[in-house]
Amino acid sequence: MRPLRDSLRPLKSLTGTPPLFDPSTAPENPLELFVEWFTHAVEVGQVEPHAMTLSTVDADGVPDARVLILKDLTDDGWWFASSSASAKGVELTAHPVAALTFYWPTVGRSVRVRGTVSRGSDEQNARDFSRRGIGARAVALGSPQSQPLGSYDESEAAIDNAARELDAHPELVSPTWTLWCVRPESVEFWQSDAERRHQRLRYSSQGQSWSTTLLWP
Ligand SMILES: Cc1cc2nc3c(=O)[nH]c(=O)nc-3n(C[C@H](O)[C@H](O)[C@H](O)COP(=O)(O)O)c2cc1C
Repeated sequence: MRPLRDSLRPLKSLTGTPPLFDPSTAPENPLELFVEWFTHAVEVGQVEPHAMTLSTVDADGVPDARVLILKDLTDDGWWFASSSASAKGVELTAHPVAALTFYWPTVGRSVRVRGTVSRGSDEQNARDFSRRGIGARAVALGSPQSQPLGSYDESEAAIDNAARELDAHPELVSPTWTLWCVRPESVEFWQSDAERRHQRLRYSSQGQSWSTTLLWP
């Protein structure tokens, strides 16, 4: 295989325009700062600012990661949804801890969240499932996510079948559809700088309050 090095070298990184960030005036609660940064990313047109990497650990302690969509941010933490029977679902059931990583290139900002994970109630999960479009519900109902798939004929048939079931019984809810919430233990805000003097501000949970630390870039 030809090394990728020559194609990689001319590529630029951190080409966005970072806004001013003064950690000394940052709010006491990292959730508030997340909302500020997220809202700003949306305003400047960051594509898919709600896409985030969810990192988990498997039964052998080996990390696993994939991209998911952020579904909500509440006082409890960052919410996402998926199948409890998926690889991530199995990993989270065994080790209810996770990390989330956001990167917003337009503004040269990244946020990292680490914490413990809890599941939504049956009622919350069912409500979230019911709010999905019929296509997304049929896929969730008809597909054992993360299991080996023999062929696309197999998946088409299973999803079509699930769509017919939903047509006949619109109240059907996938028994594996699950909301999870990452309750933060630490949240780090990273802001790029053209001279590579990047800024890092880490919040650490102290129970009811937060302590903050600047970190070397
Ligand atoms: C932008 C983007 C958004 C995604 N959003 C979700 C999501 O909200 N829920 C989900 O289960 N999978 C989502 N996926 C698919 C996951 O990345 C992953 O392939 C899937 O959840 C299976 O992961 P697992 O085998 O580690 O459980 C998304 C993928 C991308 C690229």
